[in-house]
Amino acid sequence: MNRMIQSIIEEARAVSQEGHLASYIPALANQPKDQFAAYIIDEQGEVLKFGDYNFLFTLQSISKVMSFMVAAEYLGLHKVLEKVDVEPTGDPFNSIVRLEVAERGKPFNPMINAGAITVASLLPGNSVDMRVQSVTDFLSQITGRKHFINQEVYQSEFETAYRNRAIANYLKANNYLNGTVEEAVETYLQLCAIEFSTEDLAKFGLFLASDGRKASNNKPLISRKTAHVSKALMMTCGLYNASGKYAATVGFPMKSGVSGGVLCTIQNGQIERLKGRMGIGVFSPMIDDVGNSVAGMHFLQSLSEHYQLSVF
Ligand SMILES: NC(=O)CC[C@H](N)C(=O)O
Repeated sequence: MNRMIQSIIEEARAVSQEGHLASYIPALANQPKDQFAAYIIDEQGEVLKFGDYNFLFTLQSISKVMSFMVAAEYLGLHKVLEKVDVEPTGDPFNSIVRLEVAERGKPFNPMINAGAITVASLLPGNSVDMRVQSVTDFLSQITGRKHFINQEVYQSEFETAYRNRAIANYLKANNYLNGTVEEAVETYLQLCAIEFSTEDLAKFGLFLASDGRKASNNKPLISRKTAHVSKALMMTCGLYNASGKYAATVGFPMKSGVSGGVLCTIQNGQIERLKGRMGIGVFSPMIDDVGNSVAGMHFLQSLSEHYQLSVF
């Protein structure tokens, strides 16, 4: 247990009570409020781990960057970018407003719900199950284990997904969805309910830091270009309408989800005995009004400051 990082965690845990659970998805209101876990891995396979790093939570919006990679590899990046842009919005993740005012209703980026629902409809396969499996299979290649859908969280969100259905209907009306509205919504919501641990997130972060190569055999699973675009999207749009603030205060690509997880990728740095490319996974379920983990972001800010991890 590293003393420096432990004290950063204690400080972060103390502020977590300022947040709240994402109870707009009823099942997420049952998450363990006090939980804090973090896992850091470097390219040599050295790790630092804190708390219950094997605890499983649902990816929620973190899945958006993963499904984007699968769609980009399957269809070609340029084809996906015909359907979704790479511009930050500064709006909440579930905002509808720009779908009507922006030209032709094209979603601004794949990290907001409109973009992610579009991407979900472009995944390989001709059924919801096949599309979801294309993403879970991809994830398994990186984490080395099987990933399942949390059915309770999925059902709970499915029954209350009024806004996401509204967004999907707008997208369909403007010809951005492949297949039916319901298929796109179901696929998107199942992807959000994939279970992951902080250890899995850290491995995924390292995979991105390695430009899409597997740590075990250095084999590329996605193109460098897709990896670069994904990291740029995380940096500019990964933390919803707080992305600019955290680019300034943390300064490396991150993607958060409303269940309280944060995926981080570090191109080059040193954290105690870990060095070079790194991946970090953090989980703490109390979130702020924007949708980011309060303790998780506090932890990452202090870690970045102390170990000078910002790319800027
Ligand atoms: N920001 C998030 O993590 C949101 C994901 C969630 N499934 C939703 O669509 O509302």
